[in-house]
Amino acid sequence: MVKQTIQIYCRVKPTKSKTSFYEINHVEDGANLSIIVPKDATEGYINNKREDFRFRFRQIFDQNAKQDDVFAAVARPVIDNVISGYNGTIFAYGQTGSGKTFTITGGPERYADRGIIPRSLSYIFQQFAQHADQSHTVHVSYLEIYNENGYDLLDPKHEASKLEDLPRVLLMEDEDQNMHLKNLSVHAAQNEEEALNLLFLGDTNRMIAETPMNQASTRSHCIFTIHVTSKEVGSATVRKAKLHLVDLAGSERVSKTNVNGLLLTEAKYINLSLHYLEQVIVALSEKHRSHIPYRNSMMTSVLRDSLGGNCMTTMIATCSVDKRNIEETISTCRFSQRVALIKNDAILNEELDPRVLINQLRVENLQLRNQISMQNGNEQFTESLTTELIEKLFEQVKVYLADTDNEATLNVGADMRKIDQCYRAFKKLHLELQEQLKTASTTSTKHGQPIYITHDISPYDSKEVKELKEIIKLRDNEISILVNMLKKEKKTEYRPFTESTTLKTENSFSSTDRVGNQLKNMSVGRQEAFDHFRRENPINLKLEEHKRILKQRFTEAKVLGEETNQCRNQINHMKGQYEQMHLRLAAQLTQDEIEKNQELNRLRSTMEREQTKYRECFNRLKNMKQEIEHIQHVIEKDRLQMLKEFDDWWEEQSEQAEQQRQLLEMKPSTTDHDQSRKSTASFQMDRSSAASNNVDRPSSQQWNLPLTGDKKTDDDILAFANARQRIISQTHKCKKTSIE
Ligand SMILES: Nc1ncnc2c1ncn2[C@@H]1O[C@H](COP(=O)(O)OP(=O)(O)OP(=O)(O)O)[C@@H](O)[C@H]1O
Repeated sequence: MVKQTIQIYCRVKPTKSKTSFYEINHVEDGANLSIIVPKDATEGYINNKREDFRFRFRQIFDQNAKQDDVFAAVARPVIDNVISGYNGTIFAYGQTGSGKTFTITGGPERYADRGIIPRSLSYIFQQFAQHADQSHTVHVSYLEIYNENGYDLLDPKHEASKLEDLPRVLLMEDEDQNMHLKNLSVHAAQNEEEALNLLFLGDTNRMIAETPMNQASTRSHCIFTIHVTSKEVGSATVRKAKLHLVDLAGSERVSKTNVNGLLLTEAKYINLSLHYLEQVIVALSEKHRSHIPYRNSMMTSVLRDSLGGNCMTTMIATCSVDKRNIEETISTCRFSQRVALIKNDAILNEELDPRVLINQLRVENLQLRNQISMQNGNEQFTESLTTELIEKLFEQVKVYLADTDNEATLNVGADMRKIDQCYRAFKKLHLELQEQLKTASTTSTKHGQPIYITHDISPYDSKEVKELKEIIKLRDNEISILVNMLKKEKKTEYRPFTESTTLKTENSFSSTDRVGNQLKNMSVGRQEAFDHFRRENPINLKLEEHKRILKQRFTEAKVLGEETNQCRNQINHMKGQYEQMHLRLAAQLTQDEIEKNQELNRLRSTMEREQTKYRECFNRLKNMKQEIEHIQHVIEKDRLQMLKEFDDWWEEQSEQAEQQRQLLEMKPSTTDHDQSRKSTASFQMDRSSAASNNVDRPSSQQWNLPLTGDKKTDDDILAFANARQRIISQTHKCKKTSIE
């Protein structure tokens, strides 16, 4: 068991102008944050006359700290422990706008601004790749808690347009008083890309479901959980741990927020759940308290283990240090000092995998039976081996040789005749391989060409060369994936807005369909309106800029891909030369002389240099792939956001058109009366407002709405919206001219 207090870190959000309200002093085991309260403020909202406050943190990240620095110092050690089997939690606490979401999830635009969640996913899969002797699994879930209700952000079946569309997650308690989350889906991620797609799905649902009343990140708590299992190959022990990455709602007090109505209800809920969090923390920091009020809120129930339980927990206090936020910053720091007193008892979460255990026992049993049979001479080997059985044994040997697992076994029992057949099979295969090499060598000499045995491992290769060949084989696979990806992307790169621009695999979750489907289902009128709306919308500018960057990255990736391919071809060519030279020398020299042969060593060094270059190119290409995917996610988010804004605007237009229609039905215009009663009505802009805005009413400012049905078609609304838009822009123009 590892006893550890909750580690507290502080991050100061960049301010626009220079501020002198705080100071950071680094000390031996951490850093002190001194907050200097301006004199006038001490008289006002702060109830005492103190002018400076000092708080100790394990580390303080000042305004210029990069996301990478925060990840390396805060998250990496936690993840290392999670991979080793200890639960971990990282949560951000601070007032609205102080940088919690920026720290946990990341900034919306730049790739470098990715936060702890995407970086953790990358890091976890990187670590897995380096431990090929272990098998791993990753599962993720994403929970949003809003007004004490839980919502599953990763439900792929639902296309959420508001929070209530998402599946509700319920908190259940079992007989042992353990809390369980019912309805929260948990998804397997085979690789980083799949995991990032899940994160993107959750973040998109979070954005789509947010309303002006529920500006998601401000008013709700979000918990992204990564479940990791690790197992050494052949071992029956599995290590299981989970990592909670928590973005809490803004911590400011209700009295300061000036809200009322629904917002006040929300604020009370948020404050209540943060208040309960504080109660739990106070109770935990007091030594002799036996009852800890976890059950008071959903959030404290979910985070029960993270607070005083089986978990290594870390908190990041996010602070705004400009004058108007000083009071909240002090309150955040005070809260963190209490959190720092909480002690957790993290235990190694190890379990025996029953399937592996059963298999192991079975094998052991069989071996023991065979041993006993041999010793007792019980087994009667009277019949000779059939041809069928000999062929079967031969196949078994082939399967055994092809298995790259060092722990693989070849089990044919204790019958010496079978064992003998296996030896024969080994010999036969060895001779066949030698024959193949000889033929290859003769053919190549005849045609004066090098031998290309691209991936097979020659028996004459040194261990190092074999390893390098294995790496090349892996890289070849990866490159072909990347090349396919680029080809696929090239096809979609310049598609118009309505089509997909994603790289995602078929199985991945994609909101592209959401945008595509919505657009496809729109009427022509509505689509046209969307086109107008899009051109005027500021998000479109952002979107175009992101598309430009994407295009640029594709061009760079293409160049890099070509360079990588060239490197690979060069290595393959040299490999052929090396093998040929090695074969030639093997016929003339001893092993010792071969190893000292200068020409051969020179060729090997050149090959190694080329391999280093190849690895560098490949890694750059891999990073670029991640960046490209990130930009694509951002583009999709922009598109969804624009569509959402358009829907709201369209709704508004439709309501206004409806009101106008009703007004007209009550007071029909005297001109064109008969005609309009029959089929259409003319609307005219409010004269007084036109006059006051100094607008000449254009002839096109009249527009027609059919009165045939209660509900108007999208085309009618479009006509209304267009005309309204024209008048509004004319009004603006006139206003501008009159001011000038
Ligand atoms: N360290 C930082 N560097 C650059 N920009 C930052 C940083 N921290 C926050 N920001 C920016 O400040 C704004 C508010 O940050 P953010 O949304 O992360 O705050 P928050 O604490 O999560 O607020 P809320 O409680 O509303 O969710 C965002 O535009 C974000 O990009």
